[in-house]
Amino acid sequence: MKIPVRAASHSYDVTIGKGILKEAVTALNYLFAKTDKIVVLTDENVWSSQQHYFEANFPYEYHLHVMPAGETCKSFENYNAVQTFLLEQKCTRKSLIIAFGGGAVGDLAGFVAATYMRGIPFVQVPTTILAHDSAVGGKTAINHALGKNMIGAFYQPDAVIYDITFLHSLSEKEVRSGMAEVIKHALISDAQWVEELLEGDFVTKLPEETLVNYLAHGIQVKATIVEQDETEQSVRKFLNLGHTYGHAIEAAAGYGRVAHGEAVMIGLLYTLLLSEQYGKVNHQFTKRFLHFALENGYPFEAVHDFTFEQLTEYLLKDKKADYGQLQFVLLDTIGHPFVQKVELEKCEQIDQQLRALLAEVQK
Ligand SMILES: NC(=O)c1ccc[n+]([C@@H]2O[C@H](COP(=O)([O-])OP(=O)(O)OC[C@H]3O[C@@H](n4cnc5c(N)ncnc54)[C@H](O)[C@@H]3O)[C@@H](O)[C@H]2O)c1
Ligand SMILES: O=C(O)C(=O)C[C@@H](O)[C@H](O)[C@H](O)COP(=O)(O)O
Ligand SMILES: [Zn+2]
Repeated sequence: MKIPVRAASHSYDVTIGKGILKEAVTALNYLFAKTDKIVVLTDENVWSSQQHYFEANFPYEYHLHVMPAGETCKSFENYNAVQTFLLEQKCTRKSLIIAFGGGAVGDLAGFVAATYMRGIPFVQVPTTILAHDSAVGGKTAINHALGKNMIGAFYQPDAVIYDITFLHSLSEKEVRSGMAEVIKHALISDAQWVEELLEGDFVTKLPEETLVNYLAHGIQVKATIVEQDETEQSVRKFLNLGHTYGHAIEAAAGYGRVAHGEAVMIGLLYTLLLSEQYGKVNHQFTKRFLHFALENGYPFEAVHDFTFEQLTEYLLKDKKADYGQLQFVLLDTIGHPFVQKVELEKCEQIDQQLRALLAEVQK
């Protein structure tokens, strides 16, 4: 299946399916034919679990660079190491990067591609559930000790090849993490889809066909939004639902300790509590959502590792903040997001409510 992404700066297709790598790469021969070198950027875990399948199905010669696994690869040090590798391999403006991995590899590789010689082509070959989100839409970045994704660029890939075969070696934790972004895509777009998710199988036990449908649905939701607003001036902010509080948890924990999607799930609960006050979301729904999340093993205990004061430092660095005023994406009703300015006092009140609700359901 192909899902077109017609972003203002660049159009491309997401090809999604099982066992499609070879065919999809071959179909991109117009792109590969004009490159002088292909560099595959991946991480240790991806390469150790998927090297065999990749080698058997990637029909071109390439230079391989294996990076430290996970969020560590989104560091300044690793960014520098990868740029050094490209220079040592004598890559030129005609060279092409393949981002082979999860969102961490994709964000890093995209930022490298955006900045090497002021921009070279790159293709996303995502290997996680979460990457149905990260591989699409052109947000690329590395982290800074003071905040998540602080250094980056909007830079679209030339293609996304999403071969579901890669998902089979994911741990339950990573499946759970990735499903948080699927749930986010449902919450901002489609109340009926949310019902289906809440009433359905455990997120780690979804039948493959259902999972692929959900991933394609999520990509379609994201593509539609990115087509209207590539650089997050307006509706793209909706894709950030749950991320203001989620990123604060993720950054405060130290990158990689709480998985991105796990932190987003905590942020989604926080968002629902705020949406009760500014929108029409009812508390019964919020409680139902929390029960669903706890049954599915999302680690809400991470909240207790931090005080609100510790999180504040990161909340205030959220990229949506406007002249120091925090802006949250909230839901009016399920499926209907809007952006709302929220005072810090209110944020603290909701933080206390979240802790009280966790204490209530966990006692
Ligand atoms: N650019 C965007 O729009 C966007 C959207 C969402 C998230 N993100 C970013 O994406 C990152 C999270 O992405 P992620 O959850 O994919 O994390 P990740 O890339 O860190 O992957 C998670 C873990 O799974 C391993 N892994 C990846 N694929 C595997 C496979 N097929 N089999 C076995 N292990 C595998 C990785 O090595 C890592 O240890 C965060 O940095 C987040 O900020 C970006
Ligand atoms: O594509 C977007 O826009 C998103 O916000 C998607 C998010 O899931 C993703 O985590 C993104 O990297 C967050 O961006 P940031 O600007 O808040 O760092
Ligand atoms: Zn995210």
